Amino acid sequence: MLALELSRPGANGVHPEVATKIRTELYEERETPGAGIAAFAKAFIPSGTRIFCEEALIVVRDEARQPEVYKAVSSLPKDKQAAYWELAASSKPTKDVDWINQLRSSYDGEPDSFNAIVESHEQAWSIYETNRFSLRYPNGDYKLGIFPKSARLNHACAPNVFHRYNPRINRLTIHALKDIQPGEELNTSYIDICHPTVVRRQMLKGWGFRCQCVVCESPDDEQDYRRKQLEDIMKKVKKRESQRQLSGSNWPHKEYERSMKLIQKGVRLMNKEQMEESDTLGFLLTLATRYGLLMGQAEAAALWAASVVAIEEKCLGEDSNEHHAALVLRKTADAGGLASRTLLSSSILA
Ligand SMILES: C[S@@+](CC[C@H](N)C(=O)[O-])C[C@H]1O[C@@H](n2cnc3c(N)ncnc32)[C@H](O)[C@@H]1O
Repeated sequence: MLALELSRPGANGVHPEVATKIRTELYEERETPGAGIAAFAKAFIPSGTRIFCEEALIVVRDEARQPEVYKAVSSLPKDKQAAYWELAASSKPTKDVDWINQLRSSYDGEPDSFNAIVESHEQAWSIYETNRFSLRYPNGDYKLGIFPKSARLNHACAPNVFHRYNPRINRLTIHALKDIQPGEELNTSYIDICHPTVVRRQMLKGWGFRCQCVVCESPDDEQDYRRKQLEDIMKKVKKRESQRQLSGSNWPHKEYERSMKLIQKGVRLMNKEQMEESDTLGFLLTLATRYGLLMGQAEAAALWAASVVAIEEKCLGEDSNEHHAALVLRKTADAGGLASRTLLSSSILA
């Protein structure tokens, strides 16, 4: 299967595996019934462990279409191309045919060869759509990339690992969200999990499977209702934060109080759902800290900020921008909100 090229250690001293089948001490890849290849813990993995991190095989623009993706793959060394072609391809062909016409206009070979070229482009595209991860950069740039080890992680709506591209080390990092027992499958989430089952399943259709994780199959209506409430809360909190940004210092105290009530409810629901991800609980607690500082709740803000630091460290590691931002937030909160106005002028919604 994967044949990754040996390279010198990266910035964080990590060697890519050389084996044809990835086998690390912490996890292994193997077939799982009905869900292709998946990753399984080989040892106990404590919460917060960086299980692995890796560089992208290809990175393309958000706007890239079939020819650009195919070109990026074809430009790779042969062993890396092989690693790409071995990945799962589950997405359906697109209805877009413009790229085929464009290819044809510059093609002067045999018709049969042209059909084969189109098929290769379609296969490259399907692999890309099935396995791509987001790369967000501090300057706001957004790209998409293929990370071959991470691409073997199957989805669950109660994930036990968290993935995020770290631009500081130019790698996708995978961290344990909870203690993981030997034999347990490592699952990340492909989507925002603050939605009820019917919405999550709809969002996952593009990957061509019906999620049957413990949350989706749970007979507990209360759990589904909590996710629905979380969907509403996250939507409202984000909308209100955008309004606050627009109003600047004119946002009334009672509006902060309303947002705080929503945030507190969201945090309670997330605790029940055992969600401790950077994107969910980390997001709400960061806002709570900022609002708390402005509302003169310095003591509570310091506690929330400490939780944010812990969440970012667990999900993203000490070398992440988010962890650094959380340390600044905590410092401000510990200082009793002296710099709270500066802090509040920035948004975490971007
Ligand atoms: C990023 S790949 C994950 C690795 C993949 N299983 C493989 O064999 O390489 C995404 C694809 O894996 C499968 N998959 C991921 N999560 C799944 C799940 N919870 N249940 C069933 N299939 C899943 C789907 O076919 C999906 O399109």
